[in-house]
Amino acid sequence: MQILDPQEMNEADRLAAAGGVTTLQLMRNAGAAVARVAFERFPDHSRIDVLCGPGNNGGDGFVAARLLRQSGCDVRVWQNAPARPGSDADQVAREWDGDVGTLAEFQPDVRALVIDALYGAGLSRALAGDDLAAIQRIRQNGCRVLAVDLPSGVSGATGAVLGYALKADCTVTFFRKKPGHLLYPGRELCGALVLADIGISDAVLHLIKPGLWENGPALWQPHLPKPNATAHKYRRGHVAVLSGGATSSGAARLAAEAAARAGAGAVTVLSPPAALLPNAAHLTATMLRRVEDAAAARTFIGERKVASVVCGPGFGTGDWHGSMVASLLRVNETALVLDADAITLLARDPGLLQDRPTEAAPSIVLTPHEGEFGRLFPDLAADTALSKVDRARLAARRAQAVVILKGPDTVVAASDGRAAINSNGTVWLATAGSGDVLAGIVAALIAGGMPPFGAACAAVWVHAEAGREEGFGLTAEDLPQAARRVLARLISR
Ligand SMILES: NC(=O)C1=CN([C@@H]2O[C@H](COP(=O)(O)OP(=O)(O)OC[C@H]3O[C@@H](n4cnc5c(N)ncnc54)[C@H](OP(=O)(O)O)[C@@H]3O)[C@@H](O)[C@H]2O)[C@H](O)CC1
Ligand SMILES: [K+]
Repeated sequence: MQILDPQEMNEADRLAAAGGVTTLQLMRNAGAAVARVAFERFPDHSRIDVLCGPGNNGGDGFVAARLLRQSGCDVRVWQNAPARPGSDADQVAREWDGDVGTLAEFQPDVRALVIDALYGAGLSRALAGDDLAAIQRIRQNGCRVLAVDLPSGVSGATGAVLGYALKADCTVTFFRKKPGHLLYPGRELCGALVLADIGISDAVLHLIKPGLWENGPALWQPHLPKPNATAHKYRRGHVAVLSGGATSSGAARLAAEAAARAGAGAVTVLSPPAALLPNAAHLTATMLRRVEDAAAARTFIGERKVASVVCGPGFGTGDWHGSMVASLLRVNETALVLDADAITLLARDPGLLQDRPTEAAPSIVLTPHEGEFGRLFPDLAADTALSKVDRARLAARRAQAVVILKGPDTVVAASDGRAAINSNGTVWLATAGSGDVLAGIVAALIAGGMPPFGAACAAVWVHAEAGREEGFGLTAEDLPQAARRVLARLISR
């Protein structure tokens, strides 16, 4: 499903209004959705404190307050500043027939539900004064909180906290999710997220053309590689994985195993002479090839029609490894998945990425975690105004690559601006070797014919789903088989 940034959401409102649904009606629908969720999710709370800000977020709060009172709840409204005269929020505030206390007077009661309608998409600076004090009182008191659109203090555009923010049990948002609902820390502060229909037609999306999605099968499932009955193993894609030295060859084997389990027809580990023995001792279905230097690797890749190469897991960062990466960047028609040590090598010599001949260059997928990203793109990492999506997009454009910026809220970005935020991650994936498996899955899906952005999105989702299914105590060795099961289900659907 598409995700809208605050500007695109404003555009959706404007287009809806042009189509005949007034902004006042949208506000009434939004407030009604909040009241409905309060009833459904917090049935034991007959006392409700609604905190209203000066903008439309506060307007939604006034609508909800009136409906909840009409339904028999004991509702009190607290306001920090009046709505602008003549605005929609002013109109619905006038329809509220109860008292309005000042936010400074508000004392949270742990038995009451707090509806947070202070600030939503229009938050423009850090909370201060009475707002900050009220939010601190609520957090100390431990009341249940239902947030309207966003917990106050969370940026809808980036998920960042501007100074201090409320932590909600549940957040109701409207029409489409915003980046701040899926990017940390906002994601955690939202609690359970409810998406409400407020009467905006999906047709407006054809005009807005948002380039950001929540990652999920709808985005790429039709493009998953599905071999036909006569497919030769090389047609199903040949993946090569470069091994590191004798004592660090396990990471390459994990990536190779993952590529095989993710459907690659053939997988070859390309091993420096020193690591041949440990690789030979462990590999069975995966082929093994000795490569002394970059020229040997390139010859093999060309002759054996390798469709994608994984380089980086446990690879090494010496001169030999640097010349291998430099050489791979000049191989045509073979996609490269560059992870771990390969990213360190690129960071050491940024010219490698920038100077490559674009017309003949291979498709590249970079898979940095935040630390590696900071080494490769230090200026983007240091710019605190950028969201994780912005950083991944800018990096993808600069590198002319697909960037998988890993973390609990992994972002995948393409050089043309398309991006997806992953939301099915699990804490159990933060384990040694997990990234090696991801790199192998990406390579297998590209080798099977998926375009790199779709392959990267699919691999990230499948990898996370595999992690969820394995759960507690998983090790990276468990992930390839679990990923195979996830992919098998998706392909047979
Ligand atoms: N289609 C929809 O999704 C709809 C959403 N609705 C709701 O509208 C809000 C967005 O409303 P908006 O009026 O744009 O913004 P807010 O209500 O969030 O806040 C704007 C006002 O708050 C002031 N502000 C911002 N930050 C602070 C702060 N830290 N301290 C004090 N005051 C602050 C801001 O002042 P400025 O000086 O920055 O102008 C504004 O006065 C959305 O979240 C939904 O809840 C519609 O109801 C229906 C359609
Ligand atoms: K809010």
